[in-house]
Amino acid sequence: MSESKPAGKRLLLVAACALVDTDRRVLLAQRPEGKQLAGLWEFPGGKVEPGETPEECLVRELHEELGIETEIPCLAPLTFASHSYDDFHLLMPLYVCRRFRGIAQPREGQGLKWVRPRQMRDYPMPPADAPLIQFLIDLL
Ligand SMILES: Nc1nc2c([nH]c(=O)n2[C@H]2C[C@H](O)[C@@H](COP(=O)(O)OP(=O)(O)OP(=O)(O)O)O2)c(=O)[nH]1
Repeated sequence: MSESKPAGKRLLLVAACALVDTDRRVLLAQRPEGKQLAGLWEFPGGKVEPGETPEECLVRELHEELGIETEIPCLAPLTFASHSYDDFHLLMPLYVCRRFRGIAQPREGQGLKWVRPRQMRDYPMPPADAPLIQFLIDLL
């Protein structure tokens, strides 16, 4: 048998976090205008940079995007998204974080909203995120 190379899409690793407050609400951030999927509500997070673990990525992104401070042991894996977009395949682990310091600020001009999991379906989210909502409803 000859070796064949899959002609598929590139795999993009993005780490995402459900920040949970004392009222069991989850923070959603609205993707800014001009970006892909603009206007949709998403979990804070971003692309895992070379040499970085998903957990390190989230500690960095929560600080940069929101001014929230947390530590790796405060990030608990919940589930993941695996979704094909037109030009890449997204693999996105979703962590839950209940222990953090600071008040979330829209440091990148994004909209922010604390939302109860049962209300999350009222906020249009990227297609990759839809299957994740039920995990948060079950958890919280
Ligand atoms: N952070 C986050 N990204 C998500 C979610 N759902 C989803 O499909 N994505 C996608 C959107 C983007 O294609 C990718 C995240 O990339 P990103 O936020 O780091 O980068 P970006 O597209 O804003 O572009 P840039 O910062 O590199 O300019 O993952 C989600 O819930 N949270």
